[in-house]
Amino acid sequence: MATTTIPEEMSNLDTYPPLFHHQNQTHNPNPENSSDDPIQDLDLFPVIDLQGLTLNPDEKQRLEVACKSWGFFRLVNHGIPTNLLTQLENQAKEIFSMSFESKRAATSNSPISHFSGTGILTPQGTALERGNQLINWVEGFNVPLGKLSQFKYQAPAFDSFSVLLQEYGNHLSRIARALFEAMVKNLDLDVVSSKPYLSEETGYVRVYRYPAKSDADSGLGMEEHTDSSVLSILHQSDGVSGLEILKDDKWQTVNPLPNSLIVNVGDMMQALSDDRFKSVTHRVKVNKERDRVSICYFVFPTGDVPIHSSSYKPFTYSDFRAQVDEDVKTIGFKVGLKRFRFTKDQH
Ligand SMILES: O=C(O)CCC(=O)C(=O)O
Ligand SMILES: [Fe+2]
Repeated sequence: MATTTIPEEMSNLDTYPPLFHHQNQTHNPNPENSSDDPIQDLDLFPVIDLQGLTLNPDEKQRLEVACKSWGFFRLVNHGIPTNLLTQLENQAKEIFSMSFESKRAATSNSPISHFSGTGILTPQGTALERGNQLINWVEGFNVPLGKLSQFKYQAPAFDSFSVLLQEYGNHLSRIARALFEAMVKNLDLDVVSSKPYLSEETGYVRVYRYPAKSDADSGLGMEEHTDSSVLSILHQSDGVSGLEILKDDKWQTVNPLPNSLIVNVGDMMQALSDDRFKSVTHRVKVNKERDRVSICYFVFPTGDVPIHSSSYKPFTYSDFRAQVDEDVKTIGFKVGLKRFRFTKDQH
C-alpha cells in the first residue's frame, strides 16, 4: 500500500515532528499486508546466552569471538520478563501517538527530553546544532535513568512510562555489569580496577520512532556511526527491521527476533581493549510502510578516569565527549576514536 503522498487515513500526522510533514511519509494501517521483505529468523550473527556466561566456559569463548570479530551479538536468556518489554513497547507507542505539541509540553522541564532529526544530543538531551544539514528520519525521547524517580509529569502516560523505564533500567544495569565483567575477564584486565570504566549512573535510554517513508532509500533513520558507549543494549520492536551492521565492508540487516536483545560494543570498550574488541559500525534504514520503534540503552565510563592503552593517547570519557561535540558542530559528524589514536611517530 505504498503511496507517495500522505494518505487520507493518516489522521495522526500531527503526532510527527513538523520536520517530517512535507516529505513522502506513508502509513500502513494494515501491517500484515506489508510488502517489505519478510523477516527471516535464520542468520549467522553471534548469539550469547547471558545465564550461560557464568556457567559455561564455551559461552565466554563465544563472547570473546563476538566482540573481536563482530563487535555485536544477540543476547538471549537475559532475564527481562517478556511482559515488561511488551508493556514498555506499548507505552512507548502510546506516547509517540500523542500530538507533537503535547509531547513537547509534557516533557518540557522534565528529566525526559524530546528530540527529532538527529540522534546526536547535547548533555541536556536536545538536538546538537550541526555543521551540516543532515537530517535523520527519527524522533525520540532521551531518558537519563538516574534522574527519573520522584518526578511528576503533567501527562499520566509519562508517569507510567517513567515507572516502566526505571524497572527496565534496573535490568539493563544488571545485564551491562554482567557482560562488562565477562568482557574484562576475556581481556585479562583487572576486574576491580576496571570498575570505573562502567559507571551505571551514566546509563541512559533512548526511545526512538523512525517514521515510515515511501522513498525509504533516500535518507536514513540514523546515519552510519559507532556508539561512544562502553556497550549499548537495544530492543527492537515487533517485526519492523531497519538496523544494519557493517561487517567486512558489507551492510547486513539485523532483524528483530522475539526474546532477544542486541548488544553493541562501543568506542570506550574498543579503547579499553586496546583495539582487541571492535566498536561496530551500524546505521538504521527507514521502513517503507511501518514506523519502527526501538529502545536503546547506553552506558559510559566515569567521566574523569583516564583510559590508557598502547593505541590511544590517554583520554577520559569527558575528553572524548567534548571532542565529539566539537566535531559535530564544526564539521557536521563524529570523528570518534581516530582523534585520539597515536600516529606512528608518536610511539
Ligand atoms: O534504533 C536502533 O536500532 C539503533 C539506534 C542507534 O544506533 C543509536 O542510538 O546509537
Ligand atoms: Fe548506535
